[in-house]
Amino acid sequence: MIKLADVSYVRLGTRDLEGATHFATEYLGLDVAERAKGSVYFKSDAREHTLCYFEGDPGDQVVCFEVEEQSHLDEAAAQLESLGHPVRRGTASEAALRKVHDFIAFRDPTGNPIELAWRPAYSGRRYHGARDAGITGFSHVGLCSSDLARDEAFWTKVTNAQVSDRIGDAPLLRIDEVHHTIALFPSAKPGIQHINHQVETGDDIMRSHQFLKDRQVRMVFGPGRHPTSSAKFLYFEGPEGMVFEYSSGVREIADELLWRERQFMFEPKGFCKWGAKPNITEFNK
Ligand SMILES: CC(C)c1ccc(C(=O)O)c(O)c1O
Ligand SMILES: [Fe+2]
Repeated sequence: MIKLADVSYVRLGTRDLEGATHFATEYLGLDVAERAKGSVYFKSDAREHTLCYFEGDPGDQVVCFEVEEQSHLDEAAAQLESLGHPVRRGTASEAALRKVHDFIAFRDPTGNPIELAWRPAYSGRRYHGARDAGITGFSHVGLCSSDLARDEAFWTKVTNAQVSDRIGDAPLLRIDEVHHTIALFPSAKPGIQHINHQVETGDDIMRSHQFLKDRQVRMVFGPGRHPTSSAKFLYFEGPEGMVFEYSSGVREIADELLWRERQFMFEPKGFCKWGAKPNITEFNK
């Protein structure tokens, strides 16, 4: 079993690195950690980076999870290969680009590019967003799934992920006490469905709603409150259609033994208890 310790970073290709950088700093509220040739790294918490935009195809979207031991990479590679998922070991220069000591890359059953990294760098410099969005850190990803049952089985049997709740057949998966770190979302094609940053308070959500609306950023869902994690939320569209979520007050599952996964309906009331209706492509099919 592959033990995922945390979600580490996402890497997103972009045709407009300057535009993406402007959005990430001035709108989303991230902090530039480093500008390199053809890529820009962003901080959202104590880590050296949690997002990297690189010049390339916007369809290139990678999620990385941290593992605790280097040996876990070898064990994970052997297990994944035995299950028919080809694994590539990152080269030293690729690891340096990702600011990690070592990593492997593979695809989940839907075809989402996933990396597992050992020793991602933490920063000596404190995160402070260019815009005060109240961000406390990068927290979870929504991953597209072309077969929810198959992908739930992959994440829960091959890794330590566990189902916290389900909306329809879409599971919210935890790897630690946080309600979810991976949200599977039905979709015909692979990709990151959304990128979540936690913010300090509900006021931060409402302030950002006003701020982003004033600047004609497309609102996708919310402000609202998830019945599942109990978090207040706002989803909006970033560069090349990527959806970003702010949420505040995500539930923690302190006592695993007392928690039973719950079933919510795959309709607006399963996603928001305030009555907000999503404007998310996958809902409108
Ligand atoms: C819209 C999606 C997949 C979703 C549903 C529920 C929560 C939550 O309980 O916090 C999310 O964060 C989501 O992104
Ligand atoms: Fe989310």
